[in-house]
Amino acid sequence: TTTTSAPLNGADADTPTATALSAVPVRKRTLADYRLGRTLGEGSYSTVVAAVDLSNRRDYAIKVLDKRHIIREKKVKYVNIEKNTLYKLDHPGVVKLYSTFQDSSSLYYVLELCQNGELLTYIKKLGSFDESCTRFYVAQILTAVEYVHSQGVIHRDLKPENILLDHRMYVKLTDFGTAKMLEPSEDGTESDRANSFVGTAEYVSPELLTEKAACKSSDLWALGCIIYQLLAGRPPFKGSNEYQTFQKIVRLEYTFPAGFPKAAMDLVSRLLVHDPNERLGANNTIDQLKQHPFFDGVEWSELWNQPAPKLM
Ligand SMILES: O=C(O)[C@@H]1CCC(=O)N(CCc2ccc(Cl)cc2)[C@H]1c1ccccc1Cl
Repeated sequence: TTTTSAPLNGADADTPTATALSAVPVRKRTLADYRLGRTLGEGSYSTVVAAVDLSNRRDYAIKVLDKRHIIREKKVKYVNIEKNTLYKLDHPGVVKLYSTFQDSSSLYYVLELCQNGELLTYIKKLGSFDESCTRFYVAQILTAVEYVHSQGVIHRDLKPENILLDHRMYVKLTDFGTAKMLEPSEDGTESDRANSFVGTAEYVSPELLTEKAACKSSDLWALGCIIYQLLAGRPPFKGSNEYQTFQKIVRLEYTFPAGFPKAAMDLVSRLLVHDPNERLGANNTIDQLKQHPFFDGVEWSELWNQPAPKLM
């Protein structure tokens, strides 16, 4: 017979002992745990307020959703998508979700505070970015999108309003309420589609308008629009109304302003391509996108350690 020396305290080798399990229990937060400050932003379904956690005196952004409004607008499933997606993502370029709680009227998401607000504010303030600032911000957005895609998530509504800036002026992607978690089976080439939701008119990809379905490459189309907007000061497709904008998109009706840098022009024209599979970086080849001459000089490994360039 074989004898095994059973450990004395009954726990076998890989069961943690009692001490390892006695971490301090994390109490569910409530609104009483915070001192609420100024309103940071108002969305169609949410309000974001600055807040200080009274127990650790740290700053947060609390996103508040009104339950009645969510139910009336049939957005309940987006509530869970935002929570599950944000909890799953962990990257310096993605806003962190610390906790969620609720009361009778509202849902609360305790998020990382991005002190410097939206990228859009800076585009409006400066008119446009110079090439080196554009290169830094596009590189940070691209590595954040690359990470999000690596987790099987499509953002689906990338735009300068959803790209926040933290105290170091680093990029933080936010607003994952309309993100799509691809089922593991779906995570193949761009032929795998997530359906129904349509993003913001100026950044919506053609496949979303024609086939009602987004793929990872849809986020690359939006990136192309963002690169264009940073350098030109306006998005490439802008009609006098949503329908006009959609027409320009499906007809690929856009031109570059005089003085638009050559390498950026080449990159944008390789992203604003009808066929999602033909976009530079499609089908999990973002590495090829990173090698485009526009990014010459970017130290990808130092991108999240070096100081952000002075916006001017
Ligand atoms: O998953 C969670 O953290 C809880 C689980 C229990 C729970 O009831 N909720 C809220 C569910 C919900 C979603 C939408 C509306 Cl309109 C009302 C309640 C979840 C919730 C609470 C706060 C914020 C978001 C969510 Cl999904």
